[in-house]
Amino acid sequence: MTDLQPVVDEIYEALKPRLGEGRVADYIPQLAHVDPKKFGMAVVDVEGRVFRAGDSDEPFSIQSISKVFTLTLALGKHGEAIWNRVGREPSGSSFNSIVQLEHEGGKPRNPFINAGAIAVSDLILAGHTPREAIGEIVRFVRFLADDETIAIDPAVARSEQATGFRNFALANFMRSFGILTHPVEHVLGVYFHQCAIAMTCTQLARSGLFLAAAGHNPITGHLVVSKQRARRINALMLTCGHYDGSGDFAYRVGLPGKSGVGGGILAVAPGKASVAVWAPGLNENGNSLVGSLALEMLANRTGWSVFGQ
Ligand SMILES: NC(=O)CC[C@H](N)C(=O)O
Repeated sequence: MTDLQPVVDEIYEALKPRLGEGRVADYIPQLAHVDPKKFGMAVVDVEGRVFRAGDSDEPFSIQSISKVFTLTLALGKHGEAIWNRVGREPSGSSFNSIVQLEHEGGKPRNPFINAGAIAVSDLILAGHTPREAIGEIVRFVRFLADDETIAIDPAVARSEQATGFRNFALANFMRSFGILTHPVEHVLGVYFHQCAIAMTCTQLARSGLFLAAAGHNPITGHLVVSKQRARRINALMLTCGHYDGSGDFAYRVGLPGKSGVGGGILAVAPGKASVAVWAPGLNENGNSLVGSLALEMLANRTGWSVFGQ
């Protein structure tokens, strides 16, 4: 495969004048402290080569990107039965919306909106204490990235716990429908901690490599999921990974992707590479503004869009 370092360098140079655009998420107070001008990018190809630019080795809060890892874990534990508790359709609503739950039996539309990820946290909790479930998630992410240093930022977890009123509302609402089966405080304890995992772009790109390489990690040789499961997770990322901005992301970038309000995006080019970008300013849908531009430029330059060159 080609040397992508010149492409990554060029994207960073081109975007320098735009760093700081968008709005840093401040509804989680701890995230509001992040420098809005940060920018990192890491591409790991299926041969294990890494190309990076900017602050690619500075950890940031992965937030909703964790939903890819918890979905993978829940599928591993419960298989297709998870779809009794969460759907797999785009919501067309914001990431923290409650509206559809009332009409749809408390069942969230997909695992990548907050309600859906909270339902998935409940599934991971089955038979465990919250502490064990959180430990299992962190160990899984370390295994995917092949990096034992990955950890939770406790200040971010506390910040969410103290201010996550909307998530408490979603969880209580779902509990009333029987979609959650554990105490709401336990489920949200798991959810807030998974969102507070801190990772660098390089670690994140490595952890997504199994989705680009038909379910196995070509660096470690570990089989993570079957080919079919990798393909299906990619399909969900493409259709639901950017909330009510998923159509726009597919149009502009054309890759399965998952964003987080920390300003990170994990994108997958099947058969080619896993890519992570980080720029804290968000667009109106809560997706990284400059990060999306970086991926759009990368897709244009490489022809990696799943919809064709
Ligand atoms: N879109 C996101 O990244 C949201 C995750 C965040 N922890 C929340 O629950 O609000």
